Amino acid sequence: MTILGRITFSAVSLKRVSRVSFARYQLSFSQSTKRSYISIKMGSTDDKTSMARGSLIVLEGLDRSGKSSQCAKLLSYLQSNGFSVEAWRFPDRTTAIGQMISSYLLNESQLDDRAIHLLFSANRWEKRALMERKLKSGTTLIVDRYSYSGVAFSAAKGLDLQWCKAPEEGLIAPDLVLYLDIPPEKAAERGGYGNERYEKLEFQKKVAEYYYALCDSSWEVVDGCLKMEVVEEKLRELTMNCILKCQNGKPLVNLWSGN
Ligand SMILES: Nc1ncnc2c1ncn2[C@@H]1O[C@H](COP(=O)(O)OP(=O)(O)OP(=O)(O)O)[C@@H](O)[C@H]1O
Ligand SMILES: Cc1cn([C@H]2C[C@H](O)[C@@H](COP(=O)(O)O)O2)c(=O)[nH]c1=O
Repeated sequence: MTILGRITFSAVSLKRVSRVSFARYQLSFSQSTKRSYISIKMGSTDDKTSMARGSLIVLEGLDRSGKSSQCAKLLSYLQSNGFSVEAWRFPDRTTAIGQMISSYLLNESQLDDRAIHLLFSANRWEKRALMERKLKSGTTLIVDRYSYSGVAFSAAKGLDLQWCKAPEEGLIAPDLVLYLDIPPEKAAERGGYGNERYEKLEFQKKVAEYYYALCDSSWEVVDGCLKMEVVEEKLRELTMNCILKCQNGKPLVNLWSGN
């Protein structure tokens, strides 16, 4: 048996949980001083009826919108509630491709706009197989930036939007994109702004326009100017709903195959 995680429930969420198929899951109930939990266990990978999986949850937003802070908070919340969860980020600067990207972002090297776009995409492709294995084995991934950053930042340089999307096709589509919405001027006031290549106000304004053009049904737009704790609470709720749907067998699909 694989323990997928525990769900904090209220009277409302319990209704949803009660629809979980008992053929596929074992549910067990426990109570702590403040909260009640349902532990959901999934059959082994040999069990062909088992479709429960982890969720792919992506945080997106302008530079300094609060993504990394919120990823860390979400990770520790899910871990402390017993979920199998990992935090990822793109670019993943630990790989050989990631190091080329990092040197470009730090203005230590120069690259053609299309070449760096394809490197960012390749950096996601080199993690795709691992991502699929993790999700199918029940691990939820909280990912700091993904293909939406790839397209929004390159399109803001003037590259064609469809051209930018093409190399992303076939990557796994996120189950939920949490977009932290913040006016570029406000982001520029936050600490650490200006250290890397793209942290320039006029450029970030264009990036914001392309982000809005990419918004689809997987997106939830959250006001990134709210207090950190308020943002945190909103993200928790959206994340828990998403995790439940994936545990209920929501299929994995690929990004942008249809448009
Ligand atoms: N809701 C908030 N209100 C005020 N300050 C915030 C809020 N969220 C984050 N910050 C602060 O803004 C700064 C940037 O936050 P963070 O590093 O999480 O953003 P980011 O989106 O990951 O940035 P980048 O994309 O540039 O890596 C940090 O100093 C952080 O403490
Ligand atoms: C994934 C990705 C990112 N970018 C840009 C966005 C940011 O300006 C940097 C990454 O900075 P972080 O502090 O490590 O988040 O790179 C991009 O242009 N294309 C991409 O695919």
